[in-house]
Amino acid sequence: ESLFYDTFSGNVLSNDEVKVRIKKNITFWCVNEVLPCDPLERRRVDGSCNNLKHPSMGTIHSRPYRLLPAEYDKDYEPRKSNSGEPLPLSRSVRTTLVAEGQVPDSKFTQLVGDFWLHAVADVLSLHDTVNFLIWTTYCCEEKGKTRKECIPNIVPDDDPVHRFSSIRCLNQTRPLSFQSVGCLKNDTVPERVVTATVYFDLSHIYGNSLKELNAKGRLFEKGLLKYEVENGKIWPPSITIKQKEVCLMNQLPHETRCHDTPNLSVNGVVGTNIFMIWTWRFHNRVANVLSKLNKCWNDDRIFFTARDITIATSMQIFLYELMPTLMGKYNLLKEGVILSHKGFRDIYDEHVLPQISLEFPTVLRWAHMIQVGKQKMYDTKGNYLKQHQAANLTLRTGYLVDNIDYITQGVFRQPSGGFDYIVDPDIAELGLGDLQRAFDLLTNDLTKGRYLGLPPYIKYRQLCSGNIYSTFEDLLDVIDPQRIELLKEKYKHVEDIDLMAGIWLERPVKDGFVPVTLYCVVVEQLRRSVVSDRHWYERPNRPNAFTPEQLLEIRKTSVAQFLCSVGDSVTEIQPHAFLLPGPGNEIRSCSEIEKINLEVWKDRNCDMELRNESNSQF
Ligand code: HEM
Ligand SMILES: [Ca+2]
Repeated sequence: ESLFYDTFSGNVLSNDEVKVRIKKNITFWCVNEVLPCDPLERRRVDGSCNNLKHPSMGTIHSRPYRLLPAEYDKDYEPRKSNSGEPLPLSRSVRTTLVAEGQVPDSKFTQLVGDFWLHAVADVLSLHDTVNFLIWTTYCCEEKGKTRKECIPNIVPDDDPVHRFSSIRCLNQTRPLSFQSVGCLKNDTVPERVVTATVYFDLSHIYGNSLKELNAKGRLFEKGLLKYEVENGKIWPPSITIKQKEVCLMNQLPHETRCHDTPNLSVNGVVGTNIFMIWTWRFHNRVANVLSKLNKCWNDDRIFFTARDITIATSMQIFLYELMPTLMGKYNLLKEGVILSHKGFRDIYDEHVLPQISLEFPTVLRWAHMIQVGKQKMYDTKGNYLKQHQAANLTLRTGYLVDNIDYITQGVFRQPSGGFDYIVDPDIAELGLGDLQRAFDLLTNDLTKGRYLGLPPYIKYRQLCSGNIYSTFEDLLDVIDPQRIELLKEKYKHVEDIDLMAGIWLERPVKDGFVPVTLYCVVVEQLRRSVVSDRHWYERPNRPNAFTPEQLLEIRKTSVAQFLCSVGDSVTEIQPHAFLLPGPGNEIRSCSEIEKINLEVWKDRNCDMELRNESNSQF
């Protein structure tokens, strides 16, 4: 018999309380049904029963926590500036603080942004984007002027780009909250709804519920995910009829492919789309090996073991390869985010609730600054072939059918966008290609923080460094003087500065490459994610834990090895594929890149059974 929980509080609801919610037609957002927990079962697809005391925590439609209390003006509108005036226009802050240009990075490859987004897409909430793209498209029209759900960005007349156009408005919608979807009264502090399981459990690949996974993902044979073959390659299952609603940018009639997987959001940004395809194949490769190794395992056991290995592999690359590359290995060791040895760790604490901070996805939007505008494509010998605007590849899975080989060669050869306070004009003026008339991703990023009620930047500085900031000059510990000048141009008081604005201009953390406050927020989240996940892959005593030998194999993973095994036409690559190829990191044959050996998943019991079977037969 399942129990019903309130999504916001995580508390059990009585039958009467459930009935009220059914009557109001708000069960989708406000009620979670959870089947009874078994402490020994594997990680559930929907994230329930991870925390046995709070079984519904961590599932979709749960609530983020705030690193700092919300600060709103009256009626929960964005806070005002210190002088009582509204904060300066987001678009004008963006164009003043962040220059547009295309300077390639000298260290990192595009894989950095692509994998980063792939890893965090697991816990992001895309409903607000769907909202302004599909549900609420009128915010820059007359009708939008009076609508509460509309928060379009005004473009000032002296805008450096749009003074030459008639565009004075950029579409945006207010973030959905427990209040706006009807779970909480409107006179309470708006809290965002999270629409992904909060664990790093590849929920964007496997789905947020068993129902989705079973309907769209599983083949129910030998632990495999459903697949199709096109152009001699393996693809996730596809839809044709509904594709107009998902793969909005497919150029028909030629481009028709569109993933019909448990979570349709994987048809989005091109970098995550390719990782989705590779992860899908990776699962099936693992499942194929497991089913050959262990003839006595049924579909279910192979499937969930393959999923467990796939999740662990992805996390191993994220925490032990990408994060140290960006944030400094020593820093992360010191902060307790990663381990110095290859064994187990058990820092699980059931008192730490599994949640994502509101600030985590917000600060990660900084990565839009390092997104390249041009997706460059190469042949397998590294000869440049062509390029395409990345902004015009979002929601366009069909383009990949003929081009994924060339794009793949590009992601480990083309430099990332520079880590240099400069944004690519395609990101800052185009963003979503033909899907919007004009769009500035960074302006949206800044505005979003205001409507989420984030307190001033300096409060986050204080949280992270312990210092008090009362003048602009106090910020010299993290921002260069010439950039403080820019802040002064837009903000009258140091307290006015938005979190996103501060992060755009910060110096990188010592021994790393990301802004100090981003570092601080991300480290806090990663630690919490490990501590609050009972099924974390490095735990020796979780249900169906890896053996020490199996964990050692997971530790051998690298993004280079991942591409060698499932990337399109990858036969050679540099070992540190987040870094550009060059002396010490030369492109070499995949046979020279360390591989995972799945032999250690061989189940001796199967041999016994086989022998028994033969005994009984003869
Ligand atoms: C061509 C590349 C990209 C495009 C077109 C794109 C587009 C978008 C859009 C439209 C939004 C929502 C904006 C809004 O709320 O108004 C968004 C949010 C976001 N993006 Fe990107 N993005 C790209 C690359 C990246 C990369 C490389 C990262 C790496 C971490 C990233 C991280 C995020 C995050 C963390 C959010 C916030 C999600 C949330 O609120 O839960 N994006 N992006
Ligand atoms: Ca997840």
